[in-house]
Amino acid sequence: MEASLTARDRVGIQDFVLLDAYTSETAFLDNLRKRFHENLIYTYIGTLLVSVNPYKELDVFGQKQMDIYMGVNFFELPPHIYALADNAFRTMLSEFNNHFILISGESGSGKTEASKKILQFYAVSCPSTALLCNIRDRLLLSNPVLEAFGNAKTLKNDNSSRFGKYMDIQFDHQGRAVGGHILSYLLEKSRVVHQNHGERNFHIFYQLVQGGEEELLRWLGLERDCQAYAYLMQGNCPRVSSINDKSDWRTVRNALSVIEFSDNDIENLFAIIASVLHLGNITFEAGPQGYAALNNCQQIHWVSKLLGVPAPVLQHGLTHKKIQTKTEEVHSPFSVEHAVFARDALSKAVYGRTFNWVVNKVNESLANKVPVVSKQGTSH
Ligand SMILES: Nc1ncnc2c1ncn2[C@@H]1O[C@H](COP(=O)(O)OP(=O)(O)OP(=O)(O)O)[C@@H](O)[C@H]1O
Repeated sequence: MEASLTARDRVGIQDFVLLDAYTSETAFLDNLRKRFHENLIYTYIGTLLVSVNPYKELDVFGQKQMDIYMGVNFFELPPHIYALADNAFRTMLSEFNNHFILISGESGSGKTEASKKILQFYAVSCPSTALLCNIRDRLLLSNPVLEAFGNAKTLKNDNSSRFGKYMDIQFDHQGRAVGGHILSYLLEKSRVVHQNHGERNFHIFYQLVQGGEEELLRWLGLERDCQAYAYLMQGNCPRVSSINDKSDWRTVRNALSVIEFSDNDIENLFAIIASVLHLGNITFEAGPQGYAALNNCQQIHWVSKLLGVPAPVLQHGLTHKKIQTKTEEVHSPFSVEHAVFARDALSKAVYGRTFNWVVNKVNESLANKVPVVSKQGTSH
């Protein structure tokens, strides 16, 4: 009895529902802290799971742990994200209805990592076939792709998601994952043109510059030097010790192929990403009447080539405002300040549309392609 009480005192209480002073915030935090110091990062509040970011690798994830949690009743084992995932899955199968797992917390609290653990759990625990393995791989590989285009280093988190994500995994009545869908919203497009000190632009820019093959960079007119690009240097930290842009580039390139981006898609995609870097290097000076004039035409040449827009049209569009009156279209010249604004607005719009296109392509590849078998046994 005494031993178990000591043990309980050492590792706190596994479920806050059992906490004596359940209305006390101090008691709540004390319990969380006590468990955290023993590397126990999970605690229940009934069926709700509280998770504390350990900021280090713990030996509580992986195949061995998944096997332990698969098919076991929720409260039989210590709290774990696998227990939550398993419980949602089995309840869905027994009740034949939709279930969702809501993950919330402040930036850097571990939401993205938690969602990956859940995906990995389903990838291992759900029954599968060769065709479904394909979908499973795509579900898993959609993460590095979306993170490359939608995540960035911030002061709080080296891999912060700068967009909201709602992910569906579709299961058939036997619990096999047959498809998925990702809804993204509120991408922080302003990051493309401005980053606070100590922060970075979206990972994909650095991955391309650091990891892109020589031939690709030549074709895109890029140098292998982040410092050469204004949009990559606003936060003055192109390199981050916890991030390996070169190896992440290889992961993303491989993932794009698995997710069925064609060579043509990939070529176009990086042409657009590179064009944003060139756009950021376009600078203006005040002409004789104070209107914006381009400082250097080389960048315009590259943007024009990569986006397939004639250079004079692009140049005119960046330095003039189009006003449609009732009878005619008037083009009034911009000041330098307005031209910079127009350049940045174009960069944000181009990147935002590209991000949406990437998400749509991922969704196409995750779409349920498993033939539906009707009650008569015919497939269609
Ligand atoms: N279970 C975990 N084990 C080890 N490290 C973790 C774990 N969860 C999170 N981390 C670490 O914390 C970092 C931040 O976690 P994560 O990106 O999941 O936070 P987030 O809540 O999604 O943040 P944001 O809202 O900024 O996207 C991770 O990059 C990782 O280094």
